[in-house]
Amino acid sequence: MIKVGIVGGTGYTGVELLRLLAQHPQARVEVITSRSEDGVKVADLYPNLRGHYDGLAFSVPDVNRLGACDVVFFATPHGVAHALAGELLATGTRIIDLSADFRLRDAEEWSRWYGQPHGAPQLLEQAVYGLPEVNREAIRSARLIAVPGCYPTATQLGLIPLLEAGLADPAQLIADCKSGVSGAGRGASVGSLLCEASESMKAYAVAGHRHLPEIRQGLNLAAGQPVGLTFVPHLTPMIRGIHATLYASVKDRSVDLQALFEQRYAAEPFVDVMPAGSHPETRSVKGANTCRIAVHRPQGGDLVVVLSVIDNLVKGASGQAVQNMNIAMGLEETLGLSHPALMP
Ligand SMILES: NC(=O)C1=CN([C@@H]2O[C@H](COP(=O)(O)OP(=O)(O)OC[C@H]3O[C@@H](n4cnc5c(N)ncnc54)[C@H](OP(=O)(O)O)[C@@H]3O)[C@@H](O)[C@H]2O)C=CC1
Ligand SMILES: CC(=O)N[C@@H](CCC(=O)OP(=O)(O)O)C(=O)O
Repeated sequence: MIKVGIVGGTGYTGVELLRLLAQHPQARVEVITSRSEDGVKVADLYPNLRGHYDGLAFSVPDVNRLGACDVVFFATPHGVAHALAGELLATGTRIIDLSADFRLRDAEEWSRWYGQPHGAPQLLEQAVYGLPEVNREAIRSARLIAVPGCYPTATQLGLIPLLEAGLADPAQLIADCKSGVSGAGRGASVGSLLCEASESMKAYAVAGHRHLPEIRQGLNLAAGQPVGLTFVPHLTPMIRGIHATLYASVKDRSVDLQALFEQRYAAEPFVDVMPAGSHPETRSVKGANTCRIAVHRPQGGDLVVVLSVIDNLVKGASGQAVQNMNIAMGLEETLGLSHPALMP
């Protein structure tokens, strides 16, 4: 049985880890931290977990207790993993970080986008970007895994097949993405209030969102050259879900794009290439670790439109984190993750 610790257990991704790990046959949560709910039983704060974590209570982060775990997930704001990762790695614990602390290869670029100095640049060399569909082999032996962000997961999975095949013009890529409100986390903020976020939709961070460098880093690798990307996130009145509408110019009209996507993801347990002409809905992936993708070439022209949907809290965060744990611990990759989506 794998001993698991979770730092940041009261947030949306922390509790989603608890929901997923409750069904995992090879993992047991031993430590779950919260500074604000110290001593409170998990099932008292989250009654949906009653019967699964009896006896487990939140406690303040303690490196000795966390260091006794085989795997520690960080479901915390940026900067927290920077502060604790070095000490934990030294105890032999594997770290799976859901925050952005180790996603960017370049510490200076991280500082520019996150507005604070990088707290652990010396660890970047050993950090592995945890997108299994691209990095599976490196994840197998990784001790520090940076789980991709929600927008970056949906966008990279949608565009990578075109870029790897050298078909899309790398200079002109557009990612028009919509997120549910849970993407902003559980902390109180005016933008997340029911009166503000329901029955309304808006774009934000058009001038530059911190996921832009992360998506660009992944697409540059797929294309083998620097890409030009416009990324516009939107907040939409739903709780969970990312819908990415992706645009790329593909001049070669002889290529069967449906076959290209199907072949690229044929062996991937969590990417579903839908039949030609499909329009995937976010509710079809709600609660599931699945990315559903459809590829279109409207009117047979040069502009290709890829639709990519995920649940931001599952394939966009906690599910992908468990997928990484399975790979890194030598388990079956789908263990504890094969449940279907929760249609409303
Ligand atoms: N929500 C989403 O869809 C996604 C989120 N992420 C990333 O995952 C991480 C967690 O996100 P989310 O669950 O939404 O965040 P929340 O704001 O919902 O929760 C944050 C958690 O971290 C704890 N925490 C806050 N500050 C500290 C600290 N200094 N030291 C230790 N614990 C702390 C909080 O508990 P307490 O204050 O009680 O200690 C809380 O449990 C973030 O980095 C986020 O960007 C990534 C992909 C998608
Ligand atoms: C709707 C919403 O606010 N989404 C968040 C992104 C999700 C997230 O948690 O960011 P990381 O992946 O970098 O950890 C945002 O735009 O800041």
